[in-house]
Amino acid sequence: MLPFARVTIIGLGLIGSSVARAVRATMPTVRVTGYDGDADVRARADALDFLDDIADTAGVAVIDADLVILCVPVGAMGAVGAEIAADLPADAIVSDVGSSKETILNALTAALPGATIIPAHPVAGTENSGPEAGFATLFNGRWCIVTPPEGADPTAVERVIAFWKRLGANVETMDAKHHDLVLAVTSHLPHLIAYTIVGTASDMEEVTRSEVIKFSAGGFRDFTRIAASDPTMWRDVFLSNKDAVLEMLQRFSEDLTALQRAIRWGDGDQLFDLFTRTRAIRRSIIEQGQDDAAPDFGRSH
Ligand SMILES: NC(=O)C1=CN([C@@H]2O[C@H](COP(=O)(O)OP(=O)(O)OC[C@H]3O[C@@H](n4cnc5c(N)ncnc54)[C@H](O)[C@@H]3O)[C@@H](O)[C@H]2O)C=CC1
Ligand SMILES: O=C(O)C(=O)Cc1ccc(O)cc1
Repeated sequence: MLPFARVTIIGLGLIGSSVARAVRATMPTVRVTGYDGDADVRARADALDFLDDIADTAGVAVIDADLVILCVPVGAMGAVGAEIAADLPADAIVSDVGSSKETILNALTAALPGATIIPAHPVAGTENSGPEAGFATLFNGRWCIVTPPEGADPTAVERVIAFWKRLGANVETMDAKHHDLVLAVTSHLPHLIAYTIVGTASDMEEVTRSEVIKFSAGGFRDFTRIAASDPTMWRDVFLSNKDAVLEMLQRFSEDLTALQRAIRWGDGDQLFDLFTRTRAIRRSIIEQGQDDAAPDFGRSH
């Protein structure tokens, strides 16, 4: 039995269009309706033909949905919640895919009093945006973290879990605060570091900059991929997960200072010990099949 019959997706970019494509691929009888605030994105999504219906307003899009998934930047979630409030069916479940969770839960709870809100975060994506960037297999074998609020209806939680499993994801549940702390170190801080290092390189002299491009075959190239991620999305992630990111950044700068000292004083043992530990972490990620090169992740899309 399918967990939902009529799914509405608000925000038709990388993640929204991937969810729509994945629903079509894995649950072809489910009707998928879409809406995006940008008329040009709506027209492009229409031409790409991954939806059954496109609505002209967010309200019309949700009118008979049983699952509504908000796939807009984190900072826009509350406003979209307010836009759909009057038309949301009483028995519909509202979910989202935002990269931080506590702020979204607060914004949606305020905008949609009494609604069933079961947030989720597929930990899968790329540096690309827009409806053209999405693909049906994005969630295959990736984690999706569901963060039910306290006292959430267990049946609603189970239906959202079943939905993501159908899309190919492995699902774990945790509370929003814990999610935000974990993701601050595993995703948000790495993006901040990538933005910084690429920014630092681009601030260098013109001549050096061309050498940076020319010799960027190694680690720097990986950083430039991450640093090409969507500016609106990541601005919102850092502002919404401020406390956890600042906490992790503080720890990171202390560790960086310790490394700086080890280099200055020629403490090779300290460097060697750290690099040995980090190599083991990489190897255990690969053993668990969670590395970038895993089949189906589709980074090349
Ligand atoms: N990009 C990634 O790798 C991942 C992103 N996420 C989360 O998914 C969400 C969407 O991200 P992407 O799909 O990458 O972004 P995107 O930029 O590709 O798509 C976002 C879409 O939302 C629309 N939008 C913005 N404000 C709106 C509003 N008020 N009403 C209606 N539509 C509106 C935009 O026009 C755009 O088409 C974000 O919350 C992000 O944190 C989650 C996992 C991975
Ligand atoms: O492209 C990458 O390396 C990513 O890390 C994609 C990504 C971005 C944001 C998320 O919340 C989850 C995954």
